[in-house]
Amino acid sequence: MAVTCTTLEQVRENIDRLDRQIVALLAERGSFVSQAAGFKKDSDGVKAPQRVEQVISKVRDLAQTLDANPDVTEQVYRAMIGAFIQQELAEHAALAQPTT
Ligand SMILES: C=C(O[C@@H]1C=C(C(=O)O)C=C[C@H]1O)C(=O)O
Repeated sequence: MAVTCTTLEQVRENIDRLDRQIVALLAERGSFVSQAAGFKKDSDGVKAPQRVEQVISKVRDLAQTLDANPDVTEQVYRAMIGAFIQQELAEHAALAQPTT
């Protein structure tokens, strides 16, 4: 249950506090996405659309359980995963290059 604020400043302090946690989690999530690139054969494997839909379905269910907005959660996740796919495609392409 979220803290109830009495000023806009308090609201923004709470948002700033959560943003620090979210960015730390993005860094950790991104490091696992980078590791995934090493297990993939080609760019279709990197994109893994079935896995994307599995993640979306899971986070929509989680949103219901945790009292978050499922549509907002899905939109945020689709944008985030899209960006991580771009990161992973670049890393996968770099792995395929000769190292000399
Ligand atoms: C990390 C993976 O690669 C990509 C990124 C995903 C994600 O950020 O959740 C999911 C599927 C893939 O599009 C994976 O295949 O698990």
